[in-house]
Amino acid sequence: MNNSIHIKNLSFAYGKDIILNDVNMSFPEGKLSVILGRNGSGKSTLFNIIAGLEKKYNGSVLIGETDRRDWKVGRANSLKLGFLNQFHQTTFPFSVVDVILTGRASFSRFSPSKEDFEAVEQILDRFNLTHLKDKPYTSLSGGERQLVLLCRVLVQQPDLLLLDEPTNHLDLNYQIAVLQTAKELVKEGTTVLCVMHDPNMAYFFGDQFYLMKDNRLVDLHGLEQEQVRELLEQTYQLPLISLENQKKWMFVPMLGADRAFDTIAGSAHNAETKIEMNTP
Ligand SMILES: Nc1ncnc2c1ncn2[C@@H]1O[C@H](COP(=O)(O)OP(=O)(O)OP(=O)(O)O)[C@@H](O)[C@H]1O
Repeated sequence: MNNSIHIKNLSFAYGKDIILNDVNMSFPEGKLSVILGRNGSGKSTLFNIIAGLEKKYNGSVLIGETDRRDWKVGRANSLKLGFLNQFHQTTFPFSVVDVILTGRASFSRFSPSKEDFEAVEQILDRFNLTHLKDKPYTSLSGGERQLVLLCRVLVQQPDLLLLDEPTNHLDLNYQIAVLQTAKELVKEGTTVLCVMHDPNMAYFFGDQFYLMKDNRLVDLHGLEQEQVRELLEQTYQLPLISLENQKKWMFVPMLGADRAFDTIAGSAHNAETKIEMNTP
């Protein structure tokens, strides 16, 4: 089954607040597509719509050729969608193993088998988290919780994976481990959509890049690095310097810029000059 995503004339509002305004975009199958954008720009709303959690939208979302609204969850041959969203609250102290096992519910129909337990052990081992397995989820640190939730999504073996800020709370080692895992899944054929805040991590690991801006999604594919830098500067209201790291694009804030906003307003973008000026 085709697991590309096609968004057509998608609009969504909370009351009078327009969040998404006639968004048209396709996310290719078997790629890691990264969505950047300011806080509150509508990225999670878009994910909630794709995941089927938000239904009051205009326009259509197609997964493969099937409209999201016609998609029946739980059919034996249906596509599996994994969604790591930003907020997960629980007050009940389930053990880590039990939290991850809930990700296998569609396999086990709530009666976990030996394979389900093995899958949980494997994913814990993959992230060196076995020592946490019997701990109550509520006693974990923020980063440990994030990793457990990620394990819970990955253990579903999704065909389509939505990751909303998967590196939240994670140290650098785990940020890389999580994004490398996403890349490995892509190699195995999973379609991954990932909201990220760090453009450098995005360009290091992503295949396709999009920017949520002015209630629309901008496809950054085909733009030159300097065009992307300008768009990011406008979006984040920060002067940036374009660099390369191992042939991947980087965008670094121009620090020492008490004149940060002046620099953008005056559109003076000679990075070399600015670096010299800021060197003691
Ligand atoms: N349930 C809700 N009711 C009303 N407004 C909401 C609701 N959920 C989100 N919003 C608003 O919709 C806008 C988009 O929110 P959304 O969570 O999609 O942004 P985001 O791009 O994911 O932000 P962030 O990067 O901070 O996670 C925000 O202004 C937010 O305040």
